[in-house]
Amino acid sequence: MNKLKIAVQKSGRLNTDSMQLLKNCGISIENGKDQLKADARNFPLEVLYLRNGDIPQYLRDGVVDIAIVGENTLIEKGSDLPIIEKLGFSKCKVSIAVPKEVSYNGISDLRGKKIATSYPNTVQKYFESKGETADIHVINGSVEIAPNIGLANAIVDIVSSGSTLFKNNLKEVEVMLKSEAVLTSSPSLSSEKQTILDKLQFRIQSVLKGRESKYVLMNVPNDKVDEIIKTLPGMKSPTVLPLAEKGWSSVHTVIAKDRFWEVIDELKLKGAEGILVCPIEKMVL
Ligand SMILES: Nc1ncnc2c1ncn2[C@@H]1O[C@H](COP(=O)(O)OP(=O)(O)OP(=O)(O)O)[C@@H](O)[C@H]1O
Ligand SMILES: O=P(O)(O)OC[C@H]1O[C@H](OP(=O)(O)OP(=O)(O)O)[C@H](O)[C@@H]1O
Ligand SMILES: [Mg+2]
Repeated sequence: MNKLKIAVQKSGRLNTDSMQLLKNCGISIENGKDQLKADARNFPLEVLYLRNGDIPQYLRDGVVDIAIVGENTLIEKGSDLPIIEKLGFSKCKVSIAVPKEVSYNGISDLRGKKIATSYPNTVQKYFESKGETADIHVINGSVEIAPNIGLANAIVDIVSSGSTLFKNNLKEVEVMLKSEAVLTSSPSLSSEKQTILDKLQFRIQSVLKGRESKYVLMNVPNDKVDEIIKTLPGMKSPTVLPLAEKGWSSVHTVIAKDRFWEVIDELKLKGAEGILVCPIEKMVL
């Protein structure tokens, strides 16, 4: 049977979470250390471990069918490739930074100034969209050191916690884009491979939806059940089961993570007790 070939970063920021996502999708991969290729045991998938920055070209060449890459890499090198699914990990920004002591009032301050970056296309497009041109100096790593060694006046690089900027005496002055890991694919897939991708995507969506929510169980006095149910934002109507102790019920529901604490506080106020919160492995809707 035809297998879908997926590119995953060989090592680096995306590798662990990408492999964990496949695992959570129930796909088990025979992983010999230092292997560049591995087959899935129970799904028609072959994993190729590649450099993140090389993946857009491999997709275009048809060497791989789909991939997990940083969205910023797609913007830089693969703007012709589709984002099939945003995956919610490796979140970061691509930002302009200048030395702390330099005043910055807008992008026009960088006119005639040198900008060091590993993302020349992204920088060029951004400057063009603002009616400016950029004097770009491409470097492939340790970009943040460039202003300190007199190589550039400003940089454009990835910012997450901001600690690399801080250590290099730089400040973020403009966020050019926000990025997270995404699932992308080659521009054309055979219908057989598309069918496998649809199956994989369905599993990924179930895992991601599960991560967004918690399963909550609580004990509620029977006379408070109606009021508690009104508070709950669950998928459908909550489950209500009688407890062995007379006059009490167990109420089960699903709560979105971002509304979680707000709802829990209200439930406690309204008389819920013994609240249990469980992770959801998958949510199939
Ligand atoms: N500090 C960070 N915090 C969160 N996400 C990040 C961070 N740095 C990078 N990323 C994301 O992870 C992706 C991979 O980054 P990483 O530094 O591991 O590899 P790379 O140098 O871009 O690629 P290659 O595999 O080609 O060496 C980036 O494209 C970005 O989307
Ligand atoms: O805002 P922060 O949390 O400090 O993260 C930003 C840093 O992380 C990335 O480098 P990485 O650690 O991946 O090293 P690399 O240069 O080897 O890619 C990126 O290139 C920045 O330098
Ligand atoms: Mg990096």
